[in-house]
Amino acid sequence: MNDPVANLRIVLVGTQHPGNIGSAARAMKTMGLSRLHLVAPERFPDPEAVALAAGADDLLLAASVHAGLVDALAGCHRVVGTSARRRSVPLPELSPREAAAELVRAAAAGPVALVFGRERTGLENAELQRCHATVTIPADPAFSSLNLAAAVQVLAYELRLALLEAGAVAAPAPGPEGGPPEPPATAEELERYFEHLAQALDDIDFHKGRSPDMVMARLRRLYLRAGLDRREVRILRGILSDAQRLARLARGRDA
Ligand SMILES: C[S@@+](CC[C@H](N)C(=O)[O-])C[C@H]1O[C@@H](n2cnc3c(N)ncnc32)[C@H](O)[C@@H]1O
Repeated sequence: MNDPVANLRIVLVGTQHPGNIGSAARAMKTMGLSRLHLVAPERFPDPEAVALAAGADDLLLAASVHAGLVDALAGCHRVVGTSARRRSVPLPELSPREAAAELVRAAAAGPVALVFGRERTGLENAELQRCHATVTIPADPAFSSLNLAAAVQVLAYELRLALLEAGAVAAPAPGPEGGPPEPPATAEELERYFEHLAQALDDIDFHKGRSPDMVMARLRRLYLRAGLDRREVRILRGILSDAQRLARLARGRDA
């Protein structure tokens, strides 16, 4: 199966707190990952896992539970182990970004795994020796051990970025402000805007007998600095038209 997302396994080894399994499932789901593998969890299934999954319980239901790491890695042709500290096992050490890029690349060809260790003791050396490389999140060296689910979140995010970069998942749809950029306003459009602005300031009696030239020069400089696009000019002209209409109404009432 060559769906890179389906080929990405998150493997949690010997997890002690079921809440961490739930939080890890939630972390995975927010990043579009779904394949959770559990190796000898101390308590699973467990209501605490469901509670902390907060809606990602479908991942818990679908999770594969294995007696040993070898079973969880069956079929995987690339395995990266995570560690909060440098280990004596001589393996290539990757940054989170490198590890994610490598796993996503390899996932195009078949199953791959990112392996997380126990809360108290991490992965054993024998388990790390089943990995092609290790990855350490470059946290503060004085306090480098993240909570297990937090580490899953950070690395799942890196996997998400790598999947987006590879075009393996769709980029988020543009929001209401998205879409193609509006072209910049032309010099003619800006001139018509400045004429409209001068007229509107007159209509609302902004100048009160003073010379409008200085104010207009400053306002020109302000608007030119903003680099307005066409839509912004249309909005500003709409505001001016409304101000002029209200000024006319007010004059009508006063007359
Ligand atoms: C609380 S940590 C285990 C700490 C353990 N004392 C150790 O030194 O490995 C639990 C798991 O979270 C992951 N983890 C925590 N901090 C990490 C970091 N800075 N980089 C990579 N993984 C980390 C690893 O999978 C680790 O086995």
